[in-house]
Amino acid sequence: MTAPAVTVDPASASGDLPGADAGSAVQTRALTKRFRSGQVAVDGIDLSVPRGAVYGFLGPNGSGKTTTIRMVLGLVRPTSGTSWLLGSPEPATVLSRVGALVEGPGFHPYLTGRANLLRLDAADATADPRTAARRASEALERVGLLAAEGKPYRQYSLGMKQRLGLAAALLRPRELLVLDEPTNGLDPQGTREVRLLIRELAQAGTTVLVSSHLLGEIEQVCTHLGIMSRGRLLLQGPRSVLDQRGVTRVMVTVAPGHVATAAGVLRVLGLDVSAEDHALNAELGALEPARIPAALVHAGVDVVGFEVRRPSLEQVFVDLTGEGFDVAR
Ligand SMILES: Nc1ncnc2c1ncn2[C@@H]1O[C@H](COP(=O)(O)OP(=O)(O)OP(=O)(O)O)[C@@H](O)[C@H]1O
Repeated sequence: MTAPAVTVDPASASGDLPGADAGSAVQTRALTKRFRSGQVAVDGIDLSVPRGAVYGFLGPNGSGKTTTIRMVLGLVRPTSGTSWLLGSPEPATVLSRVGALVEGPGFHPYLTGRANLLRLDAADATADPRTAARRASEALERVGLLAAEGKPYRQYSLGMKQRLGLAAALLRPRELLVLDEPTNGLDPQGTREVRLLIRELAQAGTTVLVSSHLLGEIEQVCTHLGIMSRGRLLLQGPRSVLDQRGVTRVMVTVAPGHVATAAGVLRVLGLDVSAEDHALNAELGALEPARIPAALVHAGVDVVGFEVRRPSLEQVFVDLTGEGFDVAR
């Protein structure tokens, strides 16, 4: 079952967009890729990555994220539809302002990590060769690879290769970073470092488009989300859109003897409460959560615990698709 696409971004929801929206770092219009095998990997998607956003591009393995990213960067030709990168319909003209980590960057197996970076930088006509050594050192340090900079690439672990790919994307200041599954092959510590790096880069003004098939991993650093399933963009918009799509619950624990009073207070606030032992549980609805403890304390209830449980991304995905978050095909 495929749920209808839900788009909350007014720019991409508008019927006929004449060109690029100036506020978008990446934008696509009905972007579609049908492979020769007949497989429709990307099915008419309208992506909208606002400038300054950390856009989490999420979806199970095989949902079409990499193919979308490759089309946006001009590495794969779309079957139909249009895309704009930093406002340009010609990705090649703006690529020097974009750092990309996509599958299989062209690293040389017998060169060291550092030599590989310098080789890439030398091939970039817009990079200043006089500052190459310093920039390479800074990039290697940023991704935690300085200690292994002298090892040949073929001896790198998957995580080290991934870090070198990130370093290559960071060789120059970029307006936009496109990171396809940057945490692939990284251990939990490496994953945390990538999250931190994304946060730092975003704070410095870089727009980040980051894909992941692991929902929880990237979700926490994103300001915006786009959720893919079977080639379609099911949902996109600011992070807060999730809270509107699922059910938020409140859990209140009170001291013994206070349950009946607490339940009465919650009912007056309009909540449909269920109680078990000393815990009360209700759907939050449109109520401002802070009103709950305030009202309870005002009524003399001894509140032991108060928790707002927002819907998880996984739950929203399951609600939207009727499917689990695993490989679809
Ligand atoms: N060159 C190709 N020829 C035929 N089919 C392809 C090709 N590349 C990808 N596909 C198919 O297109 C679909 C989408 O693949 P894609 O790599 O874009 O997904 P993804 O969301 O990036 O997955 P992952 O998280 O595993 O990287 C998959 O079913 C895949 O098998």
